Amino acid sequence: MKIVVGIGGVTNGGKTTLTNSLRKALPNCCVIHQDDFFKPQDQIAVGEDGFKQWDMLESLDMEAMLGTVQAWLSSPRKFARTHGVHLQPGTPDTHILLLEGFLLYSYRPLLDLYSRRYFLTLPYEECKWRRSTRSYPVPDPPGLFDGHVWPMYQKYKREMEADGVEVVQLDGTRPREELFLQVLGDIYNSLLNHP
Ligand SMILES: Nc1ncnc2c1ncn2[C@@H]1O[C@H](COP(=O)(O)OP(=O)(O)O)[C@@H](O)[C@H]1O
Ligand SMILES: O=C(O)c1ccc[n+]([C@@H]2O[C@H](COP(=O)([O-])O)[C@@H](O)[C@H]2O)c1
Repeated sequence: MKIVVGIGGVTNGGKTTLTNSLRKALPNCCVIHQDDFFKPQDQIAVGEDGFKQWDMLESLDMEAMLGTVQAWLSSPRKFARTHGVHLQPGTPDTHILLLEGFLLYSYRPLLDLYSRRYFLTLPYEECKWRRSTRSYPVPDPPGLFDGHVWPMYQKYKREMEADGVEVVQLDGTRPREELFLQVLGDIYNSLLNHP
C-alpha cells in the first residue's frame, strides 16, 4: 500500500516542524520538500512592485517535483534506499510519502495523488511575526511580507477554495504536540480505511 499525504499551508505555519515529527513516527516514510524546487534566483520574475515573485507557482520547478513524486510512486523501496530512509523489516508493505510545502494544492497534476491534504493556517500578525524571525537562502527585502507574501497566500487560498479542493484545516497556533497527535492518528485511520 502507498499513500501520499500533503502537509501544506501558509509560510511559517509549522509545516516543516509537523512533517519532521511525522517522518520520525511513521514507518517507511519518505519526505519531499517543495522548497527544494525553487528555481535559481536569476529565473525569478520581478513584479511591477519591484519584488522578486518568489511566492508564485511559476517560481517553482513543479515538473521536477512531480517527477520526484513519480519516482517514489514507481518504486518506494528504491526511493527510500537512495534517500537514506531506513525500511522497517517485518512491517506490512506500507509506504508513506509526505509532501511538504506552501503551494501544494495549486498544481493540478499533483492534486489527485493525495490520500489526505492538510492545510496549516495562521492569523496575519502571527505569520508576520514568525516570518520576521526566519532566515531564507535569499533574505526577505523590507516590505516583502505585506507587498507580496501575504497577498499571494490569500490569492492562492481563495483559488483553492473556489476550486473546491478538499483539505483538513489545521490551526497553526495550536501546540506542536497536539497537531502532531491529531495528524498522526488521522493518517493511521486513513491507512486502515485505505482500499
Ligand atoms: N505549533 C507551533 N506553535 C508555535 N510555533 C511553532 C509551531 N510550529 C512551528 N512553530 C515555529 O514556527 C516557525 C516556522 O515553523 P516551520 O515548521 O519552519 O514552518 P513552515 O515549514 O510552515 O514554514 C519556527 O520557528 C517553528 O519553531
Ligand atoms: O528556499 C528558498 O530558496 C527561498 C528563497 C526566497 C524565498 N523563499 C520563501 O520561502 C517561502 C516558502 O517556504 P516556507 O517554508 O516558509 O513555507 C516563500 O514564502 C518564499 O518567499 C524561499
